[in-house]
Amino acid sequence: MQFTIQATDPESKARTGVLSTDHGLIETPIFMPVGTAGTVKAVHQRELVEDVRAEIILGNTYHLYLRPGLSVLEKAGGLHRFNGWNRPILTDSGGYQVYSLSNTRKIKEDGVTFKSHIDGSKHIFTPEGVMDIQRTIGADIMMAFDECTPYPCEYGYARTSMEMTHRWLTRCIERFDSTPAKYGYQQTLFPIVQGSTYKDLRQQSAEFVAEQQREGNAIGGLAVGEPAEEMYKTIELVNAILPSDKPRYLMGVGTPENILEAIALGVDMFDCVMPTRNARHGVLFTTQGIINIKNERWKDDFSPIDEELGGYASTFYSKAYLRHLMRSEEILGAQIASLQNLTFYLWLVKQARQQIIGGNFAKWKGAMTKKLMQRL
Ligand SMILES: Nc1nc2c(CCc3ccccc3)c3nc[nH]c3cc2c(=O)[nH]1
Repeated sequence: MQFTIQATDPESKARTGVLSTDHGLIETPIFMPVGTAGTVKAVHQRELVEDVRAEIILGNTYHLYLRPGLSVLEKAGGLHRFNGWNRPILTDSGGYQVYSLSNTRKIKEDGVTFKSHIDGSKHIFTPEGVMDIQRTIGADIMMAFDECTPYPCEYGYARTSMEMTHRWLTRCIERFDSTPAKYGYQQTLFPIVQGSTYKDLRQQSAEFVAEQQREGNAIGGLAVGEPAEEMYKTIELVNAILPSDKPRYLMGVGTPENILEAIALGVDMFDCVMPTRNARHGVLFTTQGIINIKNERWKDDFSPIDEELGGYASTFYSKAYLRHLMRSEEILGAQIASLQNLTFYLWLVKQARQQIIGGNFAKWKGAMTKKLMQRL
């Protein structure tokens, strides 16, 4: 996997680049729609490609391992063949999902035991095991097995957890480097920086991760409820240590404001459940600001959802109609709202790329953030 930087912003750490994988090219900065059970909720593949203009999507090791399970995925020839997405896929290693979904997890040196949130069956995720699972899913980019510490987190716990994450990373690398890709195309492994919000731990973790010299690096342990200022300080600190010629992936972030700020700090890749989760509650991100479509004020507003955004759903359907669908709890409402928010997030990072190339990203960021975050 190759990463080529194309343009850098003179007044910030922002940069544009191209990530080339065996399933095609990804232009960065990029937003990656999150799928769970092998689909981005309520969105067709054609819509992801043609309307959202998604270049890479995220799969979910925890979910896919439990359902449909590895034998189905293996017989299908991997997730790309199973869900028909023939562009790049990134999968998380499952540790975070166990932490956020299964309340019966136990963390030991060997790995994490948990009960399935679906049928209560017992399982264990180990560094070696989740490498084999991601090999079977066939993700182009696989994530190392880590522990994402909660916020706030005691210094002592953050340190012992980080040290275990580093031992798990070593085990992931050994397993990854000694097992072949299963479906004929290359896969790559990204390590993950932890250390909660402690300066010294974050420096240690960033140095340990940088030493592994992998093809890309991720910043974990954020977007777990910490204040935005803590997030930005941590990103700045870590990005000063991670190699600048490799892509930096900030896991789980965030609002449009968070994303523009993180791009200015040198982040290249983002994922967040916010666009699809907010959509299902009627909260829309638009080029004019944030709309709660269930609000009375849209009752007889027959203007398009987001004229300026372009894309099918945003221009074909009116605000009044989408409000009606959401209030009637029609599935079509969730589909249109998800399409709106995902198309917006891809539009936002595309605008950022153009501004970086134009050399005025830093100036543009401030005004754009103010406009996009206003509540209409
Ligand atoms: N492995 C890992 N994942 C995280 C995610 C899920 C991102 C994800 C990737 C791929 C698919 C779904 C979700 C986080 N989401 C918010 N904060 C997060 C932190 C971490 C983290 O520290 N480690």
